[in-house]
Amino acid sequence: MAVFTPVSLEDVTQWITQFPLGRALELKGISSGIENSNFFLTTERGEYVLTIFENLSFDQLPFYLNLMRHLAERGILVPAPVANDRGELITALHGKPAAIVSKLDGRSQMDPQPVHCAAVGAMLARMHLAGQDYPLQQPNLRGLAWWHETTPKVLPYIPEDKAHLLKAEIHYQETFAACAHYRQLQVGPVHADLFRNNVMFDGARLTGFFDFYFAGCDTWLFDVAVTVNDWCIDLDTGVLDAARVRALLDAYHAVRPFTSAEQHAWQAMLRAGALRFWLSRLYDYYLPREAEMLTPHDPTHFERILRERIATPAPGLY
Ligand SMILES: Nc1ncnc2c1ncn2[C@@H]1O[C@H](COP(=O)(O)OP(=O)(O)O)[C@@H](O)[C@H]1O
Ligand SMILES: N[C@@H](CCOP(=O)(O)O)C(=O)O
Repeated sequence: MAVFTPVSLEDVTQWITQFPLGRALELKGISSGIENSNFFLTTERGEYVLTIFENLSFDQLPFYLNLMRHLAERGILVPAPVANDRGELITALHGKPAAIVSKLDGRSQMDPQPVHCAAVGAMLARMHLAGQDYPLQQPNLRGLAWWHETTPKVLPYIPEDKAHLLKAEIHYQETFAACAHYRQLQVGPVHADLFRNNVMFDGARLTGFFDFYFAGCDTWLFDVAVTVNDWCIDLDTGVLDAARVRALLDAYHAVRPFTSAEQHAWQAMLRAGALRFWLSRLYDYYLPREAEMLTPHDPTHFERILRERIATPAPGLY
């Protein structure tokens, strides 16, 4: 899987003349995507990734593509979008929105060690700082409002003990979002899905963050929690690995020091990060989109992480 919209080299030959990339030489479908149709595109100027967006519309895309451009211009390692001769980053191809971005070197590191976690922490902090003057606004579309809207949709499908946990956690998170510490947290553009499969490494060298299509404006700490909940855990149990947690948090803190409000909010935020993905996985599992072709991710993985974050005191942020 999954190229949903087939595209041939002939299809892009004329289309690409609007970009300053020279002639298209090679186009290869990428099988691992689950959301969009992605292709490695080689042109006379170099290697790129062509994405045809299957679900996001022309109206929704500018926030994400401009954010990537903003970050790339400030030295953050993310794919840089290529504008066409009218200055547009999003252009129709086969009637769907499409974009070309620079190709990152390397591959995903699915068995991260402290050295990888440190690189992720430092780049995440740099990314948060670089996003401070990003002018476009969009809330995290998978934030508290979405949790509220989605919980009643999944409740009828899940057994009583899970329903109880879900309702209790939503209530806890509402109270948390209204507290004084939460209101002091720094907010800005966040990636919001910085899992192992959305970062490239060449050996121990981080070569980039990608897949910004869940990005939005939210607390920086939420981004840290989502990242720690994936990079720094034992995948079988969800238990945090002390060495990887320390490496990621210390590297982040060295670039953008955590505040005392963030320290107070940390455990609740780790819970929020787990709840967000438990809920989206429950939703995708019980209410798959029409024509969904993929096996949904396992919701119990994040239920386990949530229970673990509730039960075990969080390691200090600094
Ligand atoms: N800018 C990029 N540079 C290098 N590889 C990329 C880039 N963007 C995507 N890829 C490759 O394409 C795959 C699918 O991309 P992804 O954004 O995860 O797709 P989807 O959103 O459809 O799930 C990634 O796992 C990665 O191998
Ligand atoms: N990371 C999320 C799902 C989003 O998928 P992605 O491949 O686009 O990152 C999860 O694991 O539930």
